[in-house]
Amino acid sequence: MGRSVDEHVREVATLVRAAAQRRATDPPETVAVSAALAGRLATPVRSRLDVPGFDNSQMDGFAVHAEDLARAGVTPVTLPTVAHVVAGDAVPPRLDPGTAAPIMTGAPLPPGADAVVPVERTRPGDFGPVEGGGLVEFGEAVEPGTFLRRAGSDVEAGATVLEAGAPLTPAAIGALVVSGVAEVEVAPLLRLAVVATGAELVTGAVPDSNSSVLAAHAVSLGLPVTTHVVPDDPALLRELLDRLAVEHDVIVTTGGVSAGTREVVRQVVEGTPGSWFGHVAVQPGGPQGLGTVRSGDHDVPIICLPGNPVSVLVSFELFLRPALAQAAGRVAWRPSGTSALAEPLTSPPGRLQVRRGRLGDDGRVSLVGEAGSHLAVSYARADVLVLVPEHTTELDAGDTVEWWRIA
Ligand SMILES: Nc1nc2c(c(=O)[nH]1)N[C@H]1C(S)=C(S)[C@@H](COP(=O)(O)OP(=O)(O)OC[C@H]3O[C@@H](n4cnc5c(N)ncnc54)[C@H](O)[C@@H]3O)O[C@H]1N2
Ligand code: MOO
Repeated sequence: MGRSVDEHVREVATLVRAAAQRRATDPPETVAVSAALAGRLATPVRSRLDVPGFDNSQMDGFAVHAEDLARAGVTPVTLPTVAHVVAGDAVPPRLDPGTAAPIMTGAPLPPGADAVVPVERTRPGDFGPVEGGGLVEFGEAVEPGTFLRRAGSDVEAGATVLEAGAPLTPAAIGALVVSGVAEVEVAPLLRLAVVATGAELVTGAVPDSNSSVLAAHAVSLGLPVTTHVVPDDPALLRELLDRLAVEHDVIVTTGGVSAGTREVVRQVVEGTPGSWFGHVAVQPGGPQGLGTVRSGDHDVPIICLPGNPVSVLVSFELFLRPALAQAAGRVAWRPSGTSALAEPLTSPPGRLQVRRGRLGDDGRVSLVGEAGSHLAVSYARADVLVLVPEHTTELDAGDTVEWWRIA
């Protein structure tokens, strides 16, 4: 039974989303902010501090009473300077009306001052003596509040920094640190198991590169992952799946799904509740399967990828990355674009063909390696996947193709 790429994307996403929702009902984990590098917040976080913590300057310039400069646009106003204030200083003494405080970006605003004028808008255009006692001329009026960063203008103490469900991005880590938060409650992460199947992996005739590829992808999304290898033995695979389902939320298998005599994944997973095995309209990565394994009160999804190394890489990009990235609180899409092809190509009818390519300095995309789904080394030399639409069978040099960046 055949299926479109979009339909399989949706089916995988539905299974992974359900697994993520179920996992999110497990008790949250308290982790140090510095270690909260993936996933989502389980509970809202409130700021312990005003951010910024004090009124400060947005520019290197002069803190003033705006009122003193009210007529500066008509007649330039000259004010005596007081001592410089730099970032890291304690809050300086009150600024007397009729004086200006040389102040650096991030330095605490002297009480009483209500605006900062950048140094380049003053004359002579420098700060004068560090201890004060200089003169500075202003040629324009200034609105109160100009170039000030008020205490609490980013977030006030006690206010919500991030809501439950917010992804733990690098920016989120920064926001938590600046808000004085040391630990957060994180929703438990989706736990992946990767199961590579095939006698050739167990004997060592073929190195198990698929497990390493999928584990590396999981790690790069911040998701915990374990890897396992089984020979083409249905009883062993069944027993392994039962065991893995206890402490994993999604199981991904590779190999054993096509039409041979030893399709161990198909034998074991086909017929489980919700299972589907068939061809998706894509090359490579055509043979795909889905199924479930029961664990206690719920079903753990099994996503069955074909064994060929390039098929695994492409299947991950098409079907797994979007769903797993969403669960991990990471950006789900790859940068993409369109470019002219540097060379002609042919493509099978009725299937999205995914070729490997490189974007040249001239903006054109050239192909890397042939279409074969065993060409894992040439995949690693590519920096884009080239997507040839389902109904396109030939393209010429200069024709436009869509690409997704993979490196
Ligand atoms: N008669 C048909 N034969 C095949 C079809 C078909 O439709 N009819 N589809 C072909 C396509 S397309 C693919 S893709 C593969 C999928 O096969 P399997 O998922 O059953 O994968 P295996 O046969 O187990 O392995 C295929 C290939 O990949 C190597 N492999 C497997 N696991 C790993 C691993 N963990 N690391 C590295 N390499 C691995 C394995 O040694 C084989 O060379 O079926 C085609 N055949
Ligand atoms: O569709 Mo298979 O995944 O070409 O190699």
